[in-house]
Amino acid sequence: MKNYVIVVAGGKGLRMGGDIPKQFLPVKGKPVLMRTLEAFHACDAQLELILVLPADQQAYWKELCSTCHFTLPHRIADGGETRFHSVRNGLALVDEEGLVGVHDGVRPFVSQEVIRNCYREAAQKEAVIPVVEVVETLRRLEESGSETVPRSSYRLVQTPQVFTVSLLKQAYAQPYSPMFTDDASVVEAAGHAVHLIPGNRENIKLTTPFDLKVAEVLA
Ligand SMILES: Nc1ccn([C@@H]2O[C@H](COP(=O)(O)OP(=O)(O)OP(=O)(O)O)[C@@H](O)[C@H]2O)c(=O)n1
Ligand SMILES: C[C@](O)(CO)[C@H](O)COP(=O)(O)O
Repeated sequence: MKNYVIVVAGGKGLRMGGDIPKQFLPVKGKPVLMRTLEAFHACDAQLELILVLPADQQAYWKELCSTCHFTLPHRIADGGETRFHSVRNGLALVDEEGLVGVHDGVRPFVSQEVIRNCYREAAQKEAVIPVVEVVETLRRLEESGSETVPRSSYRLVQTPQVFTVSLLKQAYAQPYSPMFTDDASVVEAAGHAVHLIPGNRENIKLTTPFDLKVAEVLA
């Protein structure tokens, strides 16, 4: 039995913009992706790290690791057309039974407690995702206008999303659907229930330039 984390960083970062892909941007001087990988290693040094990066960014990443003296051992898989395809490429490197987490490379502020709880609960429940409550009023847009919906019925979903290896591999054998916006949606489409546990509010996904400003404060 072995535990893994697949850190996906195979996207284009269109909403962030800029010349440097967002996963490589420095936050308080250290590239985002290094912070993310370190968070998992700090939680469990035995966890096998699998990083998914676009093929044409891998040489740059290796150079960055050398410049920053970043030595955490990790294997690299090629990014795919969508997040689903990137996860599937990472999953192909998972070769033993155990637990596998999938985490967005651009969520460097996941807490140690959340990582630990996700893996611990997944050992029992097979499929676990961290979520946080909605803290603002929520409205649904309709053709005729919009209406407030009960926010206590909704949760915002974070990563890491952790599963047994056999379950996630079975789920990712399905054909791609645009409805697959995270790993839980893939697993549910394969007919398995997903268990929710509390996430941490700092675990934001660095998506826009505004998020980078927040990151500088959180780091
Ligand atoms: N083909 C893709 C698309 C996304 N991701 C990863 O999934 C995570 C969440 O995606 P998002 O924040 O949307 O990243 P991008 O797709 O890069 O951003 P954008 O939609 O703005 O282009 C990111 O770590 C991203 O690198 C990936 O590995 N492969
Ligand atoms: C996986 C995720 O971060 C959970 O909130 C989210 O669905 C990724 O969405 P994106 O549009 O690919 O950023």
